[in-house]
Amino acid sequence: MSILPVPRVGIVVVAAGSGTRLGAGGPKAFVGIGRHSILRHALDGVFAAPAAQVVIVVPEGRDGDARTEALQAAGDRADLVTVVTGGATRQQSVAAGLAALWGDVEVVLVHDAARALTPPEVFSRVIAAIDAGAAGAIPVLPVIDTIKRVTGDEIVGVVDRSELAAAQTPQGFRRDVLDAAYAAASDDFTDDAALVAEAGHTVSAVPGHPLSFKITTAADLDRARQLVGAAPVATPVLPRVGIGTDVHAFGGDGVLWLAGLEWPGERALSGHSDGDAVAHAIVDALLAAAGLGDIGTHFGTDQPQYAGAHAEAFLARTAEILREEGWRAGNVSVQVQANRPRFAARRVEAERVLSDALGGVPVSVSATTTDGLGFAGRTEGVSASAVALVVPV
Ligand SMILES: Nc1ccn([C@@H]2O[C@H](COP(=O)(O)OP(=O)(O)OP(=O)(O)O)[C@@H](O)[C@H]2O)c(=O)n1
Ligand SMILES: C[C@](O)(CO)[C@H](O)COP(=O)(O)O
Repeated sequence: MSILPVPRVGIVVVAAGSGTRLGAGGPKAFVGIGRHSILRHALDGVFAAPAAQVVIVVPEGRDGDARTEALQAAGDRADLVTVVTGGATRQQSVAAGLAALWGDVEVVLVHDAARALTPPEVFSRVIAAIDAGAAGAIPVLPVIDTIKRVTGDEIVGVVDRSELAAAQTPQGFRRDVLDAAYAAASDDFTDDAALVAEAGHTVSAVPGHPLSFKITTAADLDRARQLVGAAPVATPVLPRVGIGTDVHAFGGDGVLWLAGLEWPGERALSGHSDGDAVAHAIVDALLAAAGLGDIGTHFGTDQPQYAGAHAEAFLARTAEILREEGWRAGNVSVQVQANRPRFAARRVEAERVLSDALGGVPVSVSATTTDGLGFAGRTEGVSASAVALVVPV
């Protein structure tokens, strides 16, 4: 009796979608179903499969979050995890995942994180079909509703549903077949089987599962939450904190601007903008909390509008970026380390100006000297550190 070698399976989990139809105010994969995110539920199913590598494709800036989720799901198989950034379409995200697969992976399963409750048996069915010789295999469910052809508001025909099936994931393929299909693809398709069929291969159907439904709308999310025994609550993800630090040297032109205030008679700080280390530390803390990069990501020195700009411009735009990405700031605490200026008399004024610039977010300002130590102690410059809390909206 000959024993066939087991092919090495790589699973690409696409989780980089924005979830527009869900409308949860942030990337869908990080929305909660009970105590865990959609991504974490999906990964629990993925790690129940015999994977040699798991590539997780996530929105830009969410690599750290995804890695945390993956390491919890992976247990002692953490070395299998690769996290990469996705693209504007599902197809581009899959391509990014394929590019990160190790050379020895022979069979690839592409799975939507949005199909978070897919049972392990579906992965087994797809892998078994490839093992049995199929170039590709996807899980499908029969279409149970009567399907009509409609033009405008008029029913113009009936579609024979016996020849229809609803496609699910994971969709599995021989690696050489999928790589070649992606390399040749010119159109954008909503699933991988369509690319592989376009490349001339036959794709097999295996039975799908009702629990593999895709979480697309709010009703799908409620259903998923009921299935895992979680109440359908509206606060799915935890608040997050971030930290930011900035340093500027004295020696700029004109008068000092710090903590959003003008300080007549004090030496100016140098910098592309006004050198306001307090405002910049707050920007970094807020962006870090929301996982949206840092000040350099959004306010590069190549942007002329920020040359000489004051705190208000930076903070107002940061609040706007947070809103656009589904976050709002809870509060900010910032500490200045400097010999000069002396903050005591203007601390409350600084808090009000910074808070107003952020649209009313509470800002606490404290200040300290460094007992003559370091650059701040030698009055060569100013350092500021901030922490911020953001909450999903
Ligand atoms: N640019 C994209 C778009 C989608 N996906 C992933 O592909 C799967 C199926 O996409 P779907 O849930 O239909 O798309 P979303 O873009 O997340 O949602 P919507 O179309 O409502 O914006 C999801 O796991 C999603 O994260 C992806 O990785 N990259
Ligand atoms: C692969 C897929 O899940 C097939 O059902 C696909 O992502 C569906 O995306 P759609 O845009 O919601 O059809």
